[in-house]
Amino acid sequence: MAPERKDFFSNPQDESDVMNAWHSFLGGGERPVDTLRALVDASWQRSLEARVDPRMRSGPRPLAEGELYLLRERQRELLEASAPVMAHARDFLTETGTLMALADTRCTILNTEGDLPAIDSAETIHLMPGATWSEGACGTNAIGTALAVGKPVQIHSAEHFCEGIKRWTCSATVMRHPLDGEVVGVLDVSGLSQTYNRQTLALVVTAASRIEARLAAAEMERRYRLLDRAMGRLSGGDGVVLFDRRGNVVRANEHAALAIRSADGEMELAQGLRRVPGFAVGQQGQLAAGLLPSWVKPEWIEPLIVDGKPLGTLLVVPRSPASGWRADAGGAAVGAVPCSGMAADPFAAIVTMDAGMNATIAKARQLARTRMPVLLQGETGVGKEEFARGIHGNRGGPFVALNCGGLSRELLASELFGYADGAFTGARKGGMVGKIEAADGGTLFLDEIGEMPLDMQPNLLRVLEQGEIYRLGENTPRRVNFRLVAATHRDLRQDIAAGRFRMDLFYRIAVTNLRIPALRERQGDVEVLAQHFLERFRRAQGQGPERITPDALRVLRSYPWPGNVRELRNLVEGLVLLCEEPSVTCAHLPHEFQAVHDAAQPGSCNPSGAMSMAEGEEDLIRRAIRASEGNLTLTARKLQIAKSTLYAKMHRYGLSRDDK
Ligand SMILES: Nc1ncnc2c1ncn2[C@@H]1O[C@H](COP(=O)(O)OP(=O)(O)OP(=O)(O)O)[C@@H](O)[C@H]1O
Repeated sequence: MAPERKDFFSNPQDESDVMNAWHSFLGGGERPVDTLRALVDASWQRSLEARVDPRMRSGPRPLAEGELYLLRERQRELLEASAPVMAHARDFLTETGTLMALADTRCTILNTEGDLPAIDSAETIHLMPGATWSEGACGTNAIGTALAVGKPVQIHSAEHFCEGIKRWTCSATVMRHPLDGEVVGVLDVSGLSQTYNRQTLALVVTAASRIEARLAAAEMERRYRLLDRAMGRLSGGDGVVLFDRRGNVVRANEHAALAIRSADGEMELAQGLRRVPGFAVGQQGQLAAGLLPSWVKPEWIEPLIVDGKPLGTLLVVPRSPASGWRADAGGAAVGAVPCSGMAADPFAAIVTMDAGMNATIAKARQLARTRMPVLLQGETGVGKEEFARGIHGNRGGPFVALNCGGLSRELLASELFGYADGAFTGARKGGMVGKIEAADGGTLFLDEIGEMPLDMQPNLLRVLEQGEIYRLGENTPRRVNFRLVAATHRDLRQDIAAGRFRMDLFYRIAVTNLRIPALRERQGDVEVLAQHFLERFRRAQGQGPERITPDALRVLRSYPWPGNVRELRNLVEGLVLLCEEPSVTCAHLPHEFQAVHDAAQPGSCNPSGAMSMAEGEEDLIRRAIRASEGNLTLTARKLQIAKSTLYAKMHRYGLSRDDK
């Protein structure tokens, strides 16, 4: 043990020997083994193998602001556990010429605190939040080397691999997870060479163990809540295994072993620490795709989320009603009645046969298992709300929708946040619960989020970050816990660039996003949806045509559908009411389809025989402007698209309100 311990510390008196050793090492010569620590020698070797350029003047460029924001979000637990330690560093490292840096398991710095001039100097070598100090990125350095060897190290001046860092002295250690000992991050104290102090390493190790202790306390609390939440499920008749967030088996009930065997599966159920790859959940509760054992069906997995935080997962292998344990290989037929305990498919309302849409639904299904905020992007009427409902799924709790467009700012604020009794003239007696509060325990769907006034956005951001809401006119916060699904037809990145949307809110709501294709981009969907709505409205009305002729379908397929599925649904609903014949023909279609019909006739100027989508759309908009006599609000309403979409399309086709 003794030589190893000695290896922790640098020896500043050997400085010039180490410098000579470095020159000799780079020149391919011998290194004086008696002055160069074995730990440093091995690290230089790794740096060389990783092709790190020894002439580098600094660490690599830090991450962009947005990426760092997301990284810090993912590392929230570590940041929370280290907050008091970092606050102490701010107070106690002042005027010491040193700073404390907290890094993740990739050695990317999440936070620095300490002496301000030291922080400034550190930035000149990119020792700052967002920069990665792994050995592979910038050679031997305390952060990277501590991670590589998994123990505390000091790296002083010439011991650094890169020339530009040799003015620095650094002490770092890894921090480990209290349950399974896995490394969770690195803590470092750095300063210019003259600040070297052998005790700095002790300071770092003590501070790191304080962080580990806080991680342990938080983990115990989570485990307690996990068991509390899952206890009822473990006592049922199904085979149930409870995993913590890291994929460790926490508990299995008495049916679990038999149930798993009946499903041709295998799992080591010894209680205690047994990690099963595939059951570790991400920061937002999602399971990593492709890692689950192949015998596990996705519908057997239940994420356990408490107060918006993923605590673990339940694997519930259900008991088949007839034959004991289910081991059915075929799966349920589409549309089959779900067996008890298994809810209906929350995405069943979305009718499609397009491959792109099906891929989007598959991604939405995965996201539905998590509590991650989702941003849905797509034109008006493509089905964003249907997706939001699917993502809300069967998890219970309310689904509350609010469209942020088309409301005055005052109305939007009171709808969203609610208000106190007597908050303003005309306020309802007793106050009003806002949509955010109403969504507590469930899902809040904010449609047209891009229309939210810029100065209201920080209020929403605060709710999302702190899980607290203040009703208008109240100064006592109320706790809320909901999942956010937001939707927009706009390009929010462009809105950020134009100063219309806040970047911090964007990163909060767009943790994951789904683009829902426009109807005209989907293969076969016009036909399938037209038939679907025809059936549905015929059944509801008890009358109406039974089919649509191939000619009429061809016209429908060629039409650009600016109002997407909603427009198609409205059209079919109208046809069911108005068409008295058994088949819908081209003659029954409204006049705006006429241009498409005429262009689709043989001999038209378009050699393909059909008007292109863009031509059809341009023509349609032009005619809608004409019919509205240049009133664009009316035009947008007629086309069933948002006014901003209308402007964008008019811009694309070079149309103006005078194009009548
Ligand atoms: N794939 C689909 N299958 C069946 N019905 C659909 C489908 N997509 C949309 N719909 C129906 O079309 C209508 C419009 O859909 P929805 O309200 O979800 O669109 P949206 O994208 O949220 O629109 P907006 O942005 O204008 O609010 C709804 O009646 C919805 O049920």
